[in-house]
Amino acid sequence: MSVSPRGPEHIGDPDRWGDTWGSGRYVAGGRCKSTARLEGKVVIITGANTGIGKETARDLARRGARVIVACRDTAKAEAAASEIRAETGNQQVIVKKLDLADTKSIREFAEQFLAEEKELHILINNAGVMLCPYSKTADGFETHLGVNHLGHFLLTFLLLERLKQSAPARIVNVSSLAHHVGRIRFHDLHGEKSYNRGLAYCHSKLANVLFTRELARRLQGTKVTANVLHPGSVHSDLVRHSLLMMWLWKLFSFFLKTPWEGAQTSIYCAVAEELNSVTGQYFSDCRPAYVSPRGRDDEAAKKLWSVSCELLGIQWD
Ligand SMILES: NC(=O)c1ccc[n+]([C@@H]2O[C@H](COP(=O)([O-])OP(=O)(O)OC[C@H]3O[C@@H](n4cnc5c(N)ncnc54)[C@H](OP(=O)(O)O)[C@@H]3O)[C@@H](O)[C@H]2O)c1
Repeated sequence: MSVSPRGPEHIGDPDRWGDTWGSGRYVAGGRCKSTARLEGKVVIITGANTGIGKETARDLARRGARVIVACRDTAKAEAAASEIRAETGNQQVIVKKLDLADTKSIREFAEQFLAEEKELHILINNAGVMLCPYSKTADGFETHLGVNHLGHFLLTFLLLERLKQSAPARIVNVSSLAHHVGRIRFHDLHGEKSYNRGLAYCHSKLANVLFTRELARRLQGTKVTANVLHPGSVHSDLVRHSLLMMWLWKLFSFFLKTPWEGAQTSIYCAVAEELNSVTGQYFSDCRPAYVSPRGRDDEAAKKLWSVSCELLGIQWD
């Protein structure tokens, strides 16, 4: 596979490398310059009560979208939503309960959404956990794999028909630069034989990249696009499970992006006009970025797809 040429002029070809690794605050920045309006558009953002998700919700609400804030803690989500409503004047910022660590909750969320909303134009799979001590979700999946990958995989499956009916529509998956270190360990997906919480996060973020690649391939011709991104290194609560990382994040906070800066690439992937027909790409700093060779492994992407379907008990052809 070709490693060059590079650069934003290659937007649209997922097999070309981009020209950035993705950065912290003072390396490259990256702002979404689109002024697109979203009146009449319906958006779901998972994990939008805080961090990057909240800033993404704030921006899309300002553009006039109906924003569904899908969160596990509805009290925290309501506080964020009422702040966004007050600041943007957009009253269509709505809180719904969604716990990605429980497939029952994901199914209930999707069922309620499909009953209440006629359209869905943008799905932003943003929520995530990092550095969790070994634990399992309600369905017995290792937590990083379960929340970061399988939860969003199931959510996307359940909402896909509504996205297709509402097309043009976009799916935006929030991954990480950490996917470069990840591997899909099919022989030990749930980390039962060996577990490292840092690597478990990286594996789940590689799963986000592979999921997007295969999803985009399957969605060719539907006017539903799927892209994936690294938001940069962002000062947020993501490192809350590690005292050491919390301390390091505080110490180096000056070099980290703010959540608003971190949200720019999500916003770009959700609204930028030049991405109308771009799919299957990986972005950072609002530009195409380097994807690891493992993130371009089509065989692994296909295998992960079928294993995910098996684990979730779904048929997604
Ligand atoms: N921060 C960075 O430097 C960085 C770098 C690369 C990639 N990312 C990615 O960016 C995304 C957003 O991260 P962030 O930095 O904004 O972190 P954050 O502030 O910790 O936000 C994570 C969000 O995910 C939610 N969440 C966690 N478990 C959930 C579950 N079981 N069900 C539903 N929601 C759940 C959290 O809800 P609660 O508030 O209830 O916990 C929170 O709203 C993540 O996918 C992360 O991997 C971040």
